[in-house]
Amino acid sequence: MSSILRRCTKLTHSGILSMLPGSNGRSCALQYFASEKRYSTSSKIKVDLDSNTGVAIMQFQSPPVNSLSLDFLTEFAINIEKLELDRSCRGVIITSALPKVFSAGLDILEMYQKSPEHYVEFWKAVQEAWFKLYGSSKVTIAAINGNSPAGGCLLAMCCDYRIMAENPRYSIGLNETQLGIVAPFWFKDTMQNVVGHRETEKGLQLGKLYTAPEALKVGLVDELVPEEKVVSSAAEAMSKWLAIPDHARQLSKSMMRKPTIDRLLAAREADITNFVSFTSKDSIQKSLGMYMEMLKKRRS
Ligand SMILES: CC/C=C\C/C=C\C/C=C\C=C\CC(=O)SCCNC(=O)CCNC(=O)[C@H](O)C(C)(C)COP(=O)(O)OP(=O)(O)OC[C@H]1O[C@@H](n2cnc3c(N)ncnc32)[C@H](O)[C@@H]1OP(=O)(O)O
Repeated sequence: MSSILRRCTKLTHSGILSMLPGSNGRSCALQYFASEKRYSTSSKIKVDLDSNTGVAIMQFQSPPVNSLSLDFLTEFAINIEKLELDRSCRGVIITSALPKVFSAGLDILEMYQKSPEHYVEFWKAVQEAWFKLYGSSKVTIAAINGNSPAGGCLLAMCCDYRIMAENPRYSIGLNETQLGIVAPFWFKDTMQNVVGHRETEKGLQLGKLYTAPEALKVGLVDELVPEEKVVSSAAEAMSKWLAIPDHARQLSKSMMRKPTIDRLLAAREADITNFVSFTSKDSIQKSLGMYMEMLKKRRS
């Protein structure tokens, strides 16, 4: 990994990168990884695995805002599973290829005016993505290079370490109550495991979207760095995590996360039933419809 950084630094200093269109530290890291094995190319997510370092970089590339649709979540879970089974992969960096947004969270259209059967399928995909990422034995680092509300924040919180662009206009948090919906207990558990009980209680009730500096202050993210350095800083952090013997780190991770995972495993079906009946309520559909309208108005 340090070879990646040395190479990035060399290129930046030599000015070669500045000759590339749209070049910056972020693209340096991406270009380096891109020169390695293209692991998978699906329409919404790109994964490159560096066979020398064992580090995969997963880039979300689903315009306009990387919302977590059924297709996106399915691709995501497949990719994480594939990397999990690959013994040559030791770590995964998750980031966005789109400007200004890491992920807008769950795709609201998947929860709006659809059939109960669709809600079941969608919620299973949300659960599956969480099981795969939260339960991953690899080192996972979120390189948060844009806004990351709700489900986007959940994905980031599932990772072992979070680095966010220090842009104060970017925010992150579980803002579900602002949409008139309630984050399920395992979203809450995941947040509580990151920032503790009190901050989760405030954050969840208020549907708080933390600015990048606020997120650092409460421990929702671990580091803020200039936007162009988010991915190279993630690579740097990764090298520290990979210096620990895998078996010891993996057992420690599993020891910390198993109770949270077991809790959803035990309530998987009930959680789906809850989601379907909650989402199908007229009042919830009305709230979601109004929220989508608000998003559109804000745009115009
Ligand atoms: C008792 C309990 C039992 C069970 C549990 C039950 C229920 C729990 C249920 C659900 C949990 C949900 C968690 C979620 O993730 S909900 C999603 C929350 N997401 C948001 O609130 C983000 C909304 N989006 C934004 O704030 C912004 O789009 C942005 C900051 C991410 C990006 O801003 P931009 O200015 O760059 O882009 P926009 O112009 O706003 O958007 C472009 C385009 O994209 C559409 N869009 C945005 N976000 C979403 C989304 N999450 N899903 C679908 N579509 C989205 C937006 O409307 C624009 O569309 P148009 O181009 O206008 O058509």
